[in-house]
Amino acid sequence: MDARNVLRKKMRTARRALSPLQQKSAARNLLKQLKKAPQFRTAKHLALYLGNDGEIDPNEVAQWCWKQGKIIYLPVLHPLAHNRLWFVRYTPRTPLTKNCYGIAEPKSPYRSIRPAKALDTVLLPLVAFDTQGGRLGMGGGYYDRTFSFIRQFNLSKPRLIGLAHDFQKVEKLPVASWDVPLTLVVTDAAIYAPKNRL
Ligand SMILES: Nc1nc2c(c(=O)[nH]1)N(C=O)[C@@H](CNc1ccc(C(=O)N[C@@H](CCC(=O)O)C(=O)O)cc1)CN2
Ligand SMILES: Nc1ncnc2c1ncn2[C@@H]1O[C@H](COP(=O)(O)OP(=O)(O)OP(=O)(O)O)[C@@H](O)[C@H]1O
Repeated sequence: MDARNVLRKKMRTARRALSPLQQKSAARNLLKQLKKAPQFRTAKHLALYLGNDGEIDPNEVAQWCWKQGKIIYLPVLHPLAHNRLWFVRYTPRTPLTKNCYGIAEPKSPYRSIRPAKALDTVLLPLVAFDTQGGRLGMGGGYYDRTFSFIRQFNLSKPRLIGLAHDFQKVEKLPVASWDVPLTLVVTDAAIYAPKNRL
C-alpha cells in the first residue's frame, strides 16, 4: 500500500471510532468556527455534503444556512462524465437515495442543477489535510476533476473550504499535479488559512 493509502486507512478508522455524542459536539463546534470565516458567511450559493464514514457532519451548518436564506447544494455522482460531480439543490424536502458508495444524494438530479463554476463556496469532505491547502480525499478524484477549472483559469471562485475533525491534520501532504488547493480548512477547533492564500 502506498503512503497515501496507509494514511487514508488510519484516518478513516479514527473518524469511524468517534461516538454519536462526539460527532454531535464536533458538528456544533464546526458551525461555530465556520461562522468566523467571511468566505462562508458571504456565500449565497453554497455546496456541502451529507456526512458519511465518520466525516465531520455539516448537518448543523445546513440548518443554519437554510435559516439564513442561503441556497445549498449537494454533490451527485455525474451519470456520464467519469468521476465528476454535479451539484443539485438541497432543501429540507429533497428526496434522497443512496449512490453506489452508500452515500445519500438527491433523487432527481435533473432538477435544479447548478454549474460548479456558479457556486460561491464549496464545503469539501476530506480524509486528511495540511495547513498549506493540501487535501487528501477518498481517492476517487471527484473534487479534483470537478474543480480543475479553478487552477486552469486561475479563478478566485468558487472558494473551496475543507471540513474536518481537528485530528485529521497532518504535517505535510505530498502535492499531486492535479490537486486543487483549498482556500481554507475549518475544523471543530480552528480555522487554517494557507499563508499565501488570504
Ligand atoms: N460525504 C461524502 N460525499 C461525497 C464524497 C465524500 O468524500 N464524502 N465524495 C468525494 O469524493 C464523492 C464520492 N466519492 C467517494 C469515493 C470513494 C468512496 C469509497 O468509500 N470507496 C470505498 C471502496 C470503493 C467501492 O466501494 O467501490 C473505499 O475506499 O473503501 C466513497 C466516496 C461525492 N460525495
Ligand atoms: N483533473 C484531473 N484530471 C484527470 N485525472 C484526475 C484529475 N484529478 C484527479 N485525477 C485522478 O483521480 C485519481 C484520484 O485522485 P486523488 O487520490 O487525489 O483523489 P482524492 O482527492 O483523494 O479524492 P476525492 O476528490 O474524490 O475525495 C488519481 O489517480 C488521479 O489520476
